[in-house]
Amino acid sequence: MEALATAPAPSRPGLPPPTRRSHLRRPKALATSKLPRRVIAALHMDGARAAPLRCTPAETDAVATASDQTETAAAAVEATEQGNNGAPAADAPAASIEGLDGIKIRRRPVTGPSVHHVGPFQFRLENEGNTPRNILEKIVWNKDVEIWQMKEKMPLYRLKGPLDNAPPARDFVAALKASYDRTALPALIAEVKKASPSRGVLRENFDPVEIAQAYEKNGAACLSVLTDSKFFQGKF
Ligand SMILES: O=C(O)c1ccccc1NCC(=O)[C@H](O)[C@H](O)COP(=O)(O)O
Repeated sequence: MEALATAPAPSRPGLPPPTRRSHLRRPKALATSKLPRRVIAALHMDGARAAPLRCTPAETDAVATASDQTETAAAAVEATEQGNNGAPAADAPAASIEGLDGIKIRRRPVTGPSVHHVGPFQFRLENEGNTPRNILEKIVWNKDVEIWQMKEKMPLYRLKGPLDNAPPARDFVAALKASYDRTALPALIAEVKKASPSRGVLRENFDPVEIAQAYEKNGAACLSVLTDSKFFQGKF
């Protein structure tokens, strides 16, 4: 996500500790029940409570990283979708994170096919641990594989040089605060999204720059730009 207008960004070490009395809080008169859930989330963005759906380092480490396993995992995601035949998955440690709405997203490494067949009649048994239970798991598992593949192509140490020369990151929270200070209204995070899994293509002639500029012109404080290609038809 990207901040549109920002105050000068304080460097990380100088950032004040998160407080429970952020001035992003809505004025009392605003009924949050009338606001969309995502706008409410932005209003409450004060430190730890704003934690999005992220895994802990331990959970990330539970995911196999060897390059040959990347291939297996990529194939397994496909197999999961296609209900492929195959051997049972290796039993790897499972972890999960709780989504904002209480939906469990298991950070289960995808190491094998989603089904296998047993006995003389070849009964089809689902490898439960290798089958995404909901669309969020499917997205997260697929993203894990994509990230392994991207890291293989471009290891993090090779990004260091270009990152050192990149313009400084813009301060997302400062942009929200500045908007609130300016307008006394909830700051808006506007979403640039071509498609979604539930709604399909939202905009055929999708021009993200044009859309972003229209959002800015009409008062959005920040942008959320969907870059995932598989599920949201985005790109960098
Ligand atoms: O819309 C869907 O079908 C959908 C399915 C699965 C996960 C999310 C879905 N929609 C929500 C969005 O598209 C969010 O707006 C998107 O994840 C961006 O979120 P954020 O990074 O917090 O801006």
